[in-house]
Amino acid sequence: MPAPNSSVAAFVAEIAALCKPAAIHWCDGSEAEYSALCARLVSEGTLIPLNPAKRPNSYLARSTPDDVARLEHRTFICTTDAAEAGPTNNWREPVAMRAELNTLLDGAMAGRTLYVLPFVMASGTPIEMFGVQVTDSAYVAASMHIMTRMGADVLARMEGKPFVRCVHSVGAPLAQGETSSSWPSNPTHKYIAHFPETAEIMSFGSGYGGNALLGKKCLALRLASVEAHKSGWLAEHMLIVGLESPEGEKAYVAGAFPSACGKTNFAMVEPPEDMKGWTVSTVGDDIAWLFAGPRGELRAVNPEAGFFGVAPGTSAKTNPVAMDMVGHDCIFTNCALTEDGDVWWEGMGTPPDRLIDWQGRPWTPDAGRPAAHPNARFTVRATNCRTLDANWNAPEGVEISALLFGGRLSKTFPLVFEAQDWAEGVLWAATLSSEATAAAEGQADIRRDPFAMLPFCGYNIADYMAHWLAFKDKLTVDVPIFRVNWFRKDENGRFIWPGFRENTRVLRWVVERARGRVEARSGLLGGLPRHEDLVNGSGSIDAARFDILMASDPDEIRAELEGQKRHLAGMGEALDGPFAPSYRHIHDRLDAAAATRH
Ligand SMILES: Nc1nc2c(ncn2[C@@H]2O[C@H](COP(=O)(O)OP(=O)(O)OP(=O)(O)O)[C@@H](O)[C@H]2O)c(=O)[nH]1
Ligand SMILES: O=C([O-])CC(=O)C(=O)O
Ligand SMILES: [Mn+2]
Repeated sequence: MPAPNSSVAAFVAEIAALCKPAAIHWCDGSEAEYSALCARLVSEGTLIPLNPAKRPNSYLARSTPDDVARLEHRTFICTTDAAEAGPTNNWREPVAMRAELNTLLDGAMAGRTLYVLPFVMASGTPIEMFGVQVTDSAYVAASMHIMTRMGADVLARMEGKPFVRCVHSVGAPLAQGETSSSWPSNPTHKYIAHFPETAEIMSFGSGYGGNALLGKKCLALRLASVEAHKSGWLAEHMLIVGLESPEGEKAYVAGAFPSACGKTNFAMVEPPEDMKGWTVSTVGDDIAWLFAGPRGELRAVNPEAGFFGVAPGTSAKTNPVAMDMVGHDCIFTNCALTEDGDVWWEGMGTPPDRLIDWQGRPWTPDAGRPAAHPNARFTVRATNCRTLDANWNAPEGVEISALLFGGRLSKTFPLVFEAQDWAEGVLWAATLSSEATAAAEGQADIRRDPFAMLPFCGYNIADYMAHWLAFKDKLTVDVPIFRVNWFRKDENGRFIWPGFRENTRVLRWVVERARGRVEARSGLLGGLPRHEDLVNGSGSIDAARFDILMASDPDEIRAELEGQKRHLAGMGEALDGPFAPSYRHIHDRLDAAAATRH
């Protein structure tokens, strides 16, 4: 516990006076504390212990059906000036929003324990950020144990330093003698509110990870992006992965794909059989903080300490590293439960004859509904991952050789192409689009998701894009930018590219390009791999199918460019100027190709 006059103690006292919890627990971050939290959650029915012979020290949680994903329409950026939040965020005036939330928070923790979680993101790095989350959810406290570096040591280290005030309540006060439901949340009021001017986050009504683990999307992306804009770095929705050659040469790549588009899978991809001697290592699977290093090189750190990953689709075949990682010491949420006390989800393999589905109902393979929620998740410590990189914790971060941006697109976009230069790369990132995912509620079928940051950029997206364009000036070491797309489909609606471990070939090509060791042939969109360079004798995809995978239809591209321009216009006219030269280049390539064909 801090000295009673410290700003942390004052913050906790203020929130406790407002929320009126029955007890206050200062989290020390110990193993014993984690076990006690889990035991309490088992006794309250929130966690179901899994069969220890199958999955030691692991649990299943089931949320209510209305609390399964991030709530973008209830996520707010609260700034004095609405223009600061920009066209992509829901804006609220901070004084009015705080008043509204304070009314809801008054007595909101009655009958519950208020947990105090001192935590740090990107611990020990030059850009570390401290936070203190108070929460009335033991599930959130246990999850923060896994996902962040937190506890007594962090509290001691943050004394006298600025920290983000993070208030979270599930909004389900208990009357005298009333016991908690297994997934407390508020059915009518939900808010995820950010106050960048005062470094505060207030989250009410939801227990779901993306809404409730405030170190993650709320601090490490929304508030950190504001801080990064001010201080000359970048807070990004990116994985970080390392690739080491058989000769022991190593390079790291960071990549932004929208939610549920493959970051976790790519971050721990296992090289295919014929790539013997190549090693992939994992630094991060969701968030990267990027900054310029002393040599003008691009560096990255993963601010988190755990993985909160999508379970469905994960199998021994598609992601053996993740399957191994979630084999013990794991909290699962909204997966199905087997008769022998293990978890199951769609895509794991043949379903058992009988299951209990994610809502606790009996399920059989002919039920006509998924057994696990499509956004069912696992929560594990990074140290569970057998491919964890030796430098994952390094305070100086790792040097990034290339950047990737990729969405889930069934047409138009090839497996991979390299942007001509930084500005063109930023353009392809700014206009990134993807087909629907399950990680957010209520989104359109296809949406533009600039930098995979649409739901996470805490300030005006036009300023964010300008910040990206200008960031190049901090780098003297060139960092090429690539677009990737694992999800292109053929005329029968099947994925053309096998994906998963095969994606290692794309990673290798990207790294070789960054080193200037392999040629790219010029395509309409940018530099493309030659078939022989990508498959490298493996026969993973034949030349004819590869051509289909890599082809660009000029009419589709022209339509795409029109769509991009409409999207950019909707984000503020400041964008007309900076991208104009890149658009001229792309149109020139299209015109030249049309001229040679006629
Ligand atoms: N076809 C295909 N599917 C993939 C590939 N990589 C990942 N997926 C599927 O895409 C879904 C999401 O993958 P994740 O790796 O969890 O996505 P993510 O970007 O980490 O998601 P968030 O945690 O929501 O940010 C899963 O169902 C995967 O099975 C791939 O290369 N090909
Ligand atoms: O925040 C979440 O719900 C999980 C996540 O990683 C994302 O949606 O990108
Ligand atoms: Mn994510």
